[in-house]
Amino acid sequence: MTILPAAPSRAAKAAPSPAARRSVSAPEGADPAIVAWVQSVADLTEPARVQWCDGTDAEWASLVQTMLDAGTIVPVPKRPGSYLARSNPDDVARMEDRTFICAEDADDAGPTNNWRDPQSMRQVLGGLFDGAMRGRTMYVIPFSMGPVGGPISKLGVEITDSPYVVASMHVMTRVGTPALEAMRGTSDWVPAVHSVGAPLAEGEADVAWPCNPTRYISHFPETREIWSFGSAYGGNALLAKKCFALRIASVQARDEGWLAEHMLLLRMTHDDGRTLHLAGAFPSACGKTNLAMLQPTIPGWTVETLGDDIVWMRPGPDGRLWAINPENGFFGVAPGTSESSNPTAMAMLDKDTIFTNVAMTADGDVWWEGMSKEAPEGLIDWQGRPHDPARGPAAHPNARFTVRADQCPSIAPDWEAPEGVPIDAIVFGGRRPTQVPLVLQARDWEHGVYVGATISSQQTAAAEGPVGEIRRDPFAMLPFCGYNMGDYFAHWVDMGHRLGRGAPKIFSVNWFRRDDEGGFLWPGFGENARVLEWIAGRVAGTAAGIDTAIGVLPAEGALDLAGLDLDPAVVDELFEVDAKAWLAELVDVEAFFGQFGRSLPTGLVRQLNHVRWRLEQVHSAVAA
Ligand SMILES: Nc1nc2c(ncn2[C@@H]2O[C@H](COP(=O)(O)OP(=O)(O)OP(=O)(O)O)[C@@H](O)[C@H]2O)c(=O)[nH]1
Ligand SMILES: O=C([O-])CC(=O)C(=O)O
Ligand SMILES: [Mn+2]
Repeated sequence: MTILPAAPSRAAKAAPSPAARRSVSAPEGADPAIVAWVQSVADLTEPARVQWCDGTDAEWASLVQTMLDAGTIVPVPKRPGSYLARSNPDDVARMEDRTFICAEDADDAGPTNNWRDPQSMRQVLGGLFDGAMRGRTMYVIPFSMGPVGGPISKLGVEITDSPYVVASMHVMTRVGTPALEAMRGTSDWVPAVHSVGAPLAEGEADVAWPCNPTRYISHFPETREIWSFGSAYGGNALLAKKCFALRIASVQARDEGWLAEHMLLLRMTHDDGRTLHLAGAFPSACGKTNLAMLQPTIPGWTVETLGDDIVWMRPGPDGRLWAINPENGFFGVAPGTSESSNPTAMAMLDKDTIFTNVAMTADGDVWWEGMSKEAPEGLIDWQGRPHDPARGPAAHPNARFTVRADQCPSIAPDWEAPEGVPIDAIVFGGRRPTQVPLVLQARDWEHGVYVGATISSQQTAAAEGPVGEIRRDPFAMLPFCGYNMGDYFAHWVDMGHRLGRGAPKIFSVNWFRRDDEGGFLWPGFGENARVLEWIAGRVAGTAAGIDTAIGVLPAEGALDLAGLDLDPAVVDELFEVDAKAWLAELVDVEAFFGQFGRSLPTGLVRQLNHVRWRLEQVHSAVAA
């Protein structure tokens, strides 16, 4: 029976045998512990070749050639340096039911994660990875999350047999020799192994998108390891992203006193000098990228993008929370992106972009639902067939673009500042067609943690599963927290105590409230700047609010709605607090909290009881 090799020696003293060093032919100066670990993975997976990635343009060019030859990508003639990848139709999104947290103690994974015993998982994976890379190239990708050497940054090495993953990692992380050199003599790097699980027999022809119907996306929080098998898609395979930067990093953050979050990061400034640094957590496909690239419709304001998916935050010497975006690019949702919804993203995608599962036009451009009102004639759908609307959309609903951050026209000039930016406001949001108001402010930090812990949202195509169903997605981290979510809530409560007066203010937003015909009540996108302006005003102490049972709402006239031409009834609806509906929701919140048992911080119970008491007052007043 094969089991996985042990986690790499963290002491960097495991000098490999001379034979081993020859066999994986590591670059000069690679840390011996890394070389020994790479050797152990090569011994297990038996690749035909091993290639250490240096992150250069020459390497990029050769990856592109390899993928063109294999049919994994085709050029997009209308956009220089751009390519379209069509995945296997069965490999199109994150798979939450195949994602595992293998902590020694099931309690450490908590009730919201799929727990597996690490020993038995090592056995299962050992069998799957045994010979899994036969006939393929094993790529070794040293990478840094955050600028190499930065005080909030972290290092890792991903091993993969997918050139698509290597190319995507080139865009999404800082790959190459500087990262490898930074790992010399330190044990603080995360080992991550990925295989598409499709070994090639001698002379066997490859397919365009190799993958395996058996899938495991496995995390070992104690040893900080990631092993992913079978899928080549996004968050299942680019292991630096969800697997490391959220699941493993959240565990590191708990142990080291910081926060690893599923958030966008932006700065909004006014000509008169007002500035707001904001981090926002919305579940997958609920508007982070769009908000991060927003073009304000109200005069005087500018938004600069700092990040669109992941934020790492640490208390700084000044007692404030300092944040970086650890990524190097954007892996964004294509459908819905258009000149009217997100002109910044459209400009960013003009060149040097990898598109996955979008449609192609007859004249060699990409297309997706929402890019234009009418689908152009002669479309080829995401599976490479002539588009037939009877078979579904032309682009897959989770079609994505992969593009470097520095290609974004609104990227902040200091987006790579190693120390990050000081956070003024944290925003939580979800997709709620009813009940949840456009914006509210939490009364204090603990109430804010309650607001984050009780986010719920309609499910989207970003993960396999029923689209549209409402589920609780605390902090937009339900699929991404690497440990017991009850302990995670407690970590957030503690962070507030530690930050005290330096703590950011906390808000919730909902752009997705709908009318009876199913249309959105709020215009959204660039108009969301109006909400951010109110948030900036609350942080500065200049904008008026009214305290309600569920939090502080904008006072009459405090939110600038000039020129929007909204029906007053619509405005009322956007801010209505339906006590009966909220009381019903609290039953669900209580049941959700109940599963955490003793790990649920008492502060959240206190908040729940307070909100319920306030709602009961309103309700009995209305009833009387
Ligand atoms: N109605 C409305 N839709 C929006 C708004 N912002 C974003 N969307 C839509 O929501 C979908 C997803 O938006 P994104 O910004 O890509 O979501 P995300 O949170 O970055 O998604 P992930 O990359 O999966 O984490 C797109 O179809 C957008 O058009 C908004 O303000 N109003
Ligand atoms: O990780 C992915 O595949 C895409 C993503 O950003 C998300 O789902 O939040
Ligand atoms: Mn995301």
